[in-house]
Amino acid sequence: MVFNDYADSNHHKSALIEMGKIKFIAFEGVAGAGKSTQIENVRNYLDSRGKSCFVTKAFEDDRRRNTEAFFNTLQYTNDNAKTFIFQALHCVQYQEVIENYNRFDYILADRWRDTFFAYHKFFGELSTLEPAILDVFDHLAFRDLYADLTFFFDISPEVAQKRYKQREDGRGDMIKTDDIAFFETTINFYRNLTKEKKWIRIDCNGTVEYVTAQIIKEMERIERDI
Ligand SMILES: Nc1ncnc2c1ncn2[C@@H]1O[C@H](COP(=O)(O)OP(=O)(O)OP(=O)(O)O)[C@@H](O)[C@H]1O
Ligand SMILES: Cc1cn([C@H]2C[C@H](O)[C@@H](COP(=O)(O)O)O2)c(=O)[nH]c1=O
Repeated sequence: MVFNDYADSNHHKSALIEMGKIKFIAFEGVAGAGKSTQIENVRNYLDSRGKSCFVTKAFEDDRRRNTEAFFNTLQYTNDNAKTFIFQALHCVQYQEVIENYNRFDYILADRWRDTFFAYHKFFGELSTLEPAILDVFDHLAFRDLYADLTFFFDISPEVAQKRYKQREDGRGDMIKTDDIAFFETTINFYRNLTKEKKWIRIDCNGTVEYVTAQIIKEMERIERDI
């Protein structure tokens, strides 16, 4: 059986993979790695095969704009305030996935529960506290819902930083773009997690088409295998 190779198997054995089907795919990786771009391409690919997709995004589009605006109106903020707000966004993500789970063939998540650890295990006040506190936050938001399959978008810190800087689309981004250490730390966290959880690594340094081809090849291979 192959299900342990793809699900977040340290915690969870995906019931769907046991039944021979992938339904819930998460896309994780540092800011600028290309997750949004690729999710759109995967959605088009599935659409062309007559499969419906529900896309859930932790922190994009209106949610991103409104969250940024909200931060700006607060006048005062600190790391914990930001954490609560991001986990509120993740609670919403959980809720919308639950509600749409049976209505679509696939759920595509632009970030899922490990994003919380990527951002809060090494940065901010939570990183200095008892690690179990992070688990509590994680479970409050995501309960027991794990992806069947997670793609890790691996990229060199310099390329991610360059793409992130280039995007300059007025999103009011919160990362200091001259801070290469942020990109390095986050990418290394994901690289270690990928080995531990046997996620699928995608090399995202190349062109959009090259990255899409890898993802589709892996999806087809895994669906053939299970
Ligand atoms: N393979 C690629 N080659 C060159 N540029 C790319 C590639 N993939 C994405 N980009 C560009 O890099 C920028 C970041 O891509 P995208 O928004 O998809 O990343 P992301 O991982 O979703 O980022 P974030 O987590 O910050 O939302 C965009 O301007 C996008 O057009
Ligand atoms: C989802 C999420 C985001 N953040 C913070 C960390 C960075 O400052 C930005 C980057 O978000 P992006 O989607 O990668 O561009 O948002 C956070 O602190 N916690 C989160 O869960």
